[in-house]
Amino acid sequence: MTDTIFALSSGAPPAGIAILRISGPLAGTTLASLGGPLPQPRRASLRLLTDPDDGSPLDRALLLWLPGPNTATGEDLAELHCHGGRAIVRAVENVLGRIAGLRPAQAGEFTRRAFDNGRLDLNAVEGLADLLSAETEHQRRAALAMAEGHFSRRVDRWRDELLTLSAMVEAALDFSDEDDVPADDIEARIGHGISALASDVGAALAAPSAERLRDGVRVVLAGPPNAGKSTLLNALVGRDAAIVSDVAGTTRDRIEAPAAWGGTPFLLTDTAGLREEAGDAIEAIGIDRARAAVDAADILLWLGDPATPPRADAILVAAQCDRLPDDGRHDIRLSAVTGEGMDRLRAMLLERAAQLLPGEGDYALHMRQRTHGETIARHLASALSTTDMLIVAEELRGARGAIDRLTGRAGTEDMLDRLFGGFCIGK
Ligand SMILES: Nc1nc2c(c(=O)[nH]1)N(C=O)[C@@H](CNc1ccc(C(=O)N[C@@H](CCC(=O)O)C(=O)O)cc1)CN2
Ligand SMILES: Nc1nc2c(ncn2[C@@H]2O[C@H](COP(=O)(O)OP(=O)(O)OP(=O)(O)O)[C@@H](O)[C@H]2O)c(=O)[nH]1
Repeated sequence: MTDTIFALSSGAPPAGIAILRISGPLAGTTLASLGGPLPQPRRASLRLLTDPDDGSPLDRALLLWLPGPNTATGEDLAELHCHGGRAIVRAVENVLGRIAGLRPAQAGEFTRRAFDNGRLDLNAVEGLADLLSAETEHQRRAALAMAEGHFSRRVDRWRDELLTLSAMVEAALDFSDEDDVPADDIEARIGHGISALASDVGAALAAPSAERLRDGVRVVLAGPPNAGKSTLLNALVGRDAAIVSDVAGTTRDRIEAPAAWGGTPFLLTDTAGLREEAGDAIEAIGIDRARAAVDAADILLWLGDPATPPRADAILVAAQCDRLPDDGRHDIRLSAVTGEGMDRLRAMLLERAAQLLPGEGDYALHMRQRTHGETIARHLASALSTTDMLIVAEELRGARGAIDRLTGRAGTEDMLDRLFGGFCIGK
């Protein structure tokens, strides 16, 4: 029989309330042995919890009885909403640990059970992990879309469609044995089906990158020494992340500072001032790194000569406008010292970032998902490039294999262990 597991699922005590969850076949009998007759399913009930060994009171708590399989884990589930004191949590955990067949849950084990019971696929589990670590509104919304199964349902449709197409290919292969039955018609329908599927896979793969959403949109500040890059970075993040001085060549390495405004995560990078003649070997390395950062930027703020930005898509910034003249060849003029133009710059950055990040209700894709998605797309493209139905059948099987790895239907055990082990205990 499956173990029944329990854990504190709310935050570390002391807290206002502590929620202990119990999942597995013994959840109901356990709940009854501490809190008396089972409450009606899904109805909160206030009870005195007692130690089943000696009847001594533990706490007055709100109980929930959630019989499976329609629960978060897919198993019978019970919840004890206790007062969140340390001694209470410890006493209740001790009582639960003494009950035969019960044991403390491992990290992520409730979610693992939800996955094993088909309540969540791997994509939804990843969404849940991102939801728990979300720090900005943007991250929260995209993670919720993934956790709610918006992507999972789309992938399930792909799998259904593939199964239908595979059956049609089998039929076409059977027809071709009988010379008098033309297989052209069914082959044309298979071709249409595969190309419709391929275009939906392609559209899904256009989703923004989850890594960018997690790490922030990379904004790089570049330009010659003393242009005011460090001052601007500090003003954007609201703290002294980079050293400011009037010595040219002060910033020698990249300085990265995370920031968020408008609910959007950014990773700002200050770079060494670009000049042909570096003062010394260290500055020269800094300049090489600055060039690499410029290439890797999602958004480049160029504080140098507007005639020669290192990238055509750079935002041309006229910095220090309180003391330097502006010839009107820039996209924006600002002063990090007086604050002039700073709101406009933030708005410009938000506007550019919006094109790189998922919109309202959209999900983002991790590298893992993208890789499997590209494999699916490759198999479909190969299937479309041939009229040999035996090869088409083989490619459709390949696409199905990639879908099963994408959803976690097929996968390596250690990958799952890593994923679930990354959750908290109690999740
Ligand atoms: N107290 C408490 N709050 C919590 C959770 C929990 O387990 N306990 N959750 C833990 O993750 C999250 C909610 N997640 C859930 C995920 C699935 C189901 C579920 O499968 N429900 C059934 C029945 C729904 C109903 O009563 O109408 C279903 O959808 O079939 C429930 C909660 C966040 N808040
Ligand atoms: N008045 C005024 N002074 C500024 C402004 N921005 C920067 N400065 C000054 O200009 C000098 C150089 O500024 P930094 O921010 O260190 O310039 P940087 O581009 O990071 O320079 P390097 O690290 O050498 O590449 C400092 O003395 C700043 O105080 C501004 O908007 N207005």
